[in-house]
Amino acid sequence: MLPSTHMSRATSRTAASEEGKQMGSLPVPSVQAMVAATGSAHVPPRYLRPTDEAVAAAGEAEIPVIDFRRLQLGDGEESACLHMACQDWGFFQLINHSAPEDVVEGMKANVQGFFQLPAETKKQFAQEPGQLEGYGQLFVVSEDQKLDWADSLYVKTQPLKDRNLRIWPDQPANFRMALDKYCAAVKSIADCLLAAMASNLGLDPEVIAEKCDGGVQSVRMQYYPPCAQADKVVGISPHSDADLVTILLQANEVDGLQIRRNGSWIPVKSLEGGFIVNVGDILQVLTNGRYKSVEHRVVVDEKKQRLSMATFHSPSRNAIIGPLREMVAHEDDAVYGSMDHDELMKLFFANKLDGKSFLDQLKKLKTSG
Ligand SMILES: O=C(O)CCC(=O)C(=O)O
Ligand SMILES: [Fe+2]
Repeated sequence: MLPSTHMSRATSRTAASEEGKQMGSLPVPSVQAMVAATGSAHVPPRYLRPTDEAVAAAGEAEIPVIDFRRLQLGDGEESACLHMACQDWGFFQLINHSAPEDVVEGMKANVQGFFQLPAETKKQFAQEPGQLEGYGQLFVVSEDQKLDWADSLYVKTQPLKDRNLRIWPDQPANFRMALDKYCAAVKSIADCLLAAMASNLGLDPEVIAEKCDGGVQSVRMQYYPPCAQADKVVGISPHSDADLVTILLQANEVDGLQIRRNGSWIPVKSLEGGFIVNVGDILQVLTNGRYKSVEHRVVVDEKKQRLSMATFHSPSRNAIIGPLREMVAHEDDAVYGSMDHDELMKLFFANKLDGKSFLDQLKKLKTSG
């Protein structure tokens, strides 16, 4: 930890709780239930967004594709592609990964099955006031904020002691088993990717691995209902993820993810059997900006529902998050301050999703801390 960039716990706590912001998300109606009741032709004003930004034509630019098997065989060319993907794109698709097909397909079926349950059944797993986990929407911090056209189920999966079985659905019947197997398979992929990234950065793999001993893994399953005015709503607001690496599974065949690149939005065409992987804010901070978390959003379809499942991988709750000593030539080069992971997450969840503004706050904390 670099003394000049270290922000005291007291300072960070003040920052997280300033303006009286609380953990937890305000309760909002289920978009799925709203569409079931009234259709999607009329969009309530709280969901209407200006969405007139440039979108690249399909196929105009594609995120890199990384072959996991080749990486594991120590293929130098594949490692170089991974390094380029993390520095230049912040996103890539992962093919030939090690998650067994039956585990992935089982997870997809259970995500679909969960959101098909009657509204009353899903409510048994609803977020409680002040809590983030459960069925609802995240990042709703004010009554007048615009809302996303989606419902979520957010669940912590690692460390084991953080599992809250009250909101781990036991319906459909195989849900818990499927989630347990899927998360283990995806965690081992995330660990391998982080080791390959560390090696590409000239770091001892232990430098990142030791921050992840007892690391946090959580999943957000998203249901995006169709919308007759699809161009007037946003499925998930532009944001970057506050983790090390996210592994995204598109849980049905409908695309919708877009990433911001060179001033326009690039649609991601998900590859059958692959995962979409992205660098998160914490990896950007640890690498002092060498690897980039990239802003992304989801647009919805006029006729088809979309389902996805993002799995977030982060250091342990008490790890110090700040630029790694090895990534900073001179103390003054550190772009971000340091704070403990728990405080960082409180800060993240106390705000609405707003592009990369969260990382900007970490920069500001450096100058004021
Ligand atoms: O649904 C998607 O494709 C992306 C979801 C996402 O970005 C997230 O959950 O953080
Ligand atoms: Fe995301």
